[in-house]
Amino acid sequence: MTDSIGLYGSGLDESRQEAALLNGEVPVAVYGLGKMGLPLAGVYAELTGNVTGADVDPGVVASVTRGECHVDGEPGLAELVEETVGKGALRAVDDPAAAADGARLHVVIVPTLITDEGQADLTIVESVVEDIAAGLQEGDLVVIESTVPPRTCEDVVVPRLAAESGLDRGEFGVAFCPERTESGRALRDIRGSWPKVVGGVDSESTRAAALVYDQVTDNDVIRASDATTAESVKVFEGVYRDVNIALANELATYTDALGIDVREAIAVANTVDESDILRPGPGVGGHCIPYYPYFLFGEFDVESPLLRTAREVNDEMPAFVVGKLASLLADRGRSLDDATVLVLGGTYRAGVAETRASPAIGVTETLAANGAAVDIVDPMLDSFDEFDATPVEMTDSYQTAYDGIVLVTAHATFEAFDWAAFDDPIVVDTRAVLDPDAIAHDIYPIGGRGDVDIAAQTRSPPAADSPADTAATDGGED
Ligand SMILES: NC(=O)c1ccc[n+]([C@@H]2O[C@H](COP(=O)([O-])OP(=O)(O)OC[C@H]3O[C@@H](n4cnc5c(N)ncnc54)[C@H](O)[C@@H]3O)[C@@H](O)[C@H]2O)c1
Ligand SMILES: CC(=O)N[C@@H]1[C@@H](OP(=O)(O)OP(=O)(O)OC[C@H]2O[C@@H](n3ccc(=O)[nH]c3=O)[C@H](O)[C@@H]2O)O[C@H](CO)[C@@H](O)[C@@H]1O
Repeated sequence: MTDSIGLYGSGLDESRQEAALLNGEVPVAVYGLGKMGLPLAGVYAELTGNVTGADVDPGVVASVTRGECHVDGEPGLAELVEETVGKGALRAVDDPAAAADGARLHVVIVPTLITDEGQADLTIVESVVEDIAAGLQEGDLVVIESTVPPRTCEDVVVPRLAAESGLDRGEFGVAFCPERTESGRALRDIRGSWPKVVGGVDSESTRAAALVYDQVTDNDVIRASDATTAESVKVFEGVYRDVNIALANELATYTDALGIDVREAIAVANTVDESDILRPGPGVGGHCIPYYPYFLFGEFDVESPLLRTAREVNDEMPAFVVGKLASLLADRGRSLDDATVLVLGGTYRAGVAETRASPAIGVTETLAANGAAVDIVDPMLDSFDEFDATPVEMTDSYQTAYDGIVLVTAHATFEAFDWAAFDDPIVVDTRAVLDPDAIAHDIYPIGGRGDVDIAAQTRSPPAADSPADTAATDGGED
């Protein structure tokens, strides 16, 4: 094995550095082989032929070592993992420190969550940084792809690497290069759906990271002024989305008072470039969007009333949904405390088997707290421990007399749902996906149905990047 090459502070010319990256002379370690890490490790392995993936979950490591893909719903990923493991370009280990030993490019893509007190939880990132420090060599580059609060690279990563490795700042590089990737389209996004942002703790870190990502992405590479700016870019994308969804949700609560279809009004408002209002729903879940606001107002001494209020609006939506069902039941002389309710969908959005911060958790808890007997069905889930509800299968001969059915997550599999099997439930459709002409029950769509065909009423379809198109394609399926 020829001596490995470090990119940071390399005296080699850039074309030689690129060649070294592409021929495996820059061994790569990817820390975290989850929904984002496995696709990323696969792309790096395809590019460089020399990647060690590290994950603390032995099941994940065993699966990858067998050339198998434990991440569902990612087109092309199973084939990429099988191919790169099969040819020795990707291997997996369950000891991050072992992966760090010998690697010259370290890519961190482990979870960053929040504590119960509403602060960023960087314990996993810090643990990985310490593992990397044990194997850090002069000339190494450390890339953080995990979403972190601004200033993490400056105030946490660099000092810990220096302290634990014995190297001085300036002997190794650190850059933040955010994962702008959505579950369900990870390989496409990693390879270049959007420009890649890189920002280093010094100009040499930025240069080295830009050289790497110029090879990874087919899109542009935007060099931010520094790591903190790049960290802020990612968090700003997320908080923008949370505030925008909160606006859509608050507008949806005007539906009955105004007597209009709010989703229609939003779609038509979005025919001007200045408007790009997203879609109402039952709340905001996942381990990204609901958490990123805390990476600002939970970390810095700034009031941030807008971000806090947006969080409150979105977190209140499950209660709004249940309140709507309660009032519709009351119109029938019924009350929640003697009602049976079926919840359709437990994951935070359609097609993704993830329940973190899922609105369905709040919906089931609020229903149960009001005395309802709650069942839940989600074909993507095996475990329902986080829900205050009894899991049932779509194939079950359900009791057919549910008083209410709440559609929280619009999985494609629910298109086969046998609505005719049910006597006379009130249906609350939080995603406005149900067709009232095809289902003979009372349906209340949160925010209205959005029945407007803008394309049919415009002389030319909206410009490719207009909000109308963006809204239709933005952010995958809700
Ligand atoms: N999921 C998304 O849609 C998405 C999109 C963009 C960015 N992100 C960000 O990517 C990061 C990872 O998210 P994810 O969805 O891949 O998470 P995930 O939960 O799917 O996977 C995380 C993986 O990290 C492993 N892990 C935990 N501790 C570890 C350690 N000390 N060393 C090595 N591996 C460890 C876990 O075993 C797991 O396999 C997060 O910062 C998230 O904010 C996620
Ligand atoms: C900036 C951005 O685009 N970031 C995306 C986002 O992806 P995500 O997987 O977290 O999913 P979202 O689509 O953001 O949904 C979150 C929740 O909001 C609900 N929702 C959504 C749109 C809407 O109009 N109305 C809604 O109610 C939805 O049901 C769900 O509960 O974060 C990832 C990590 O940073 C990014 O990589 C990815 O690009």
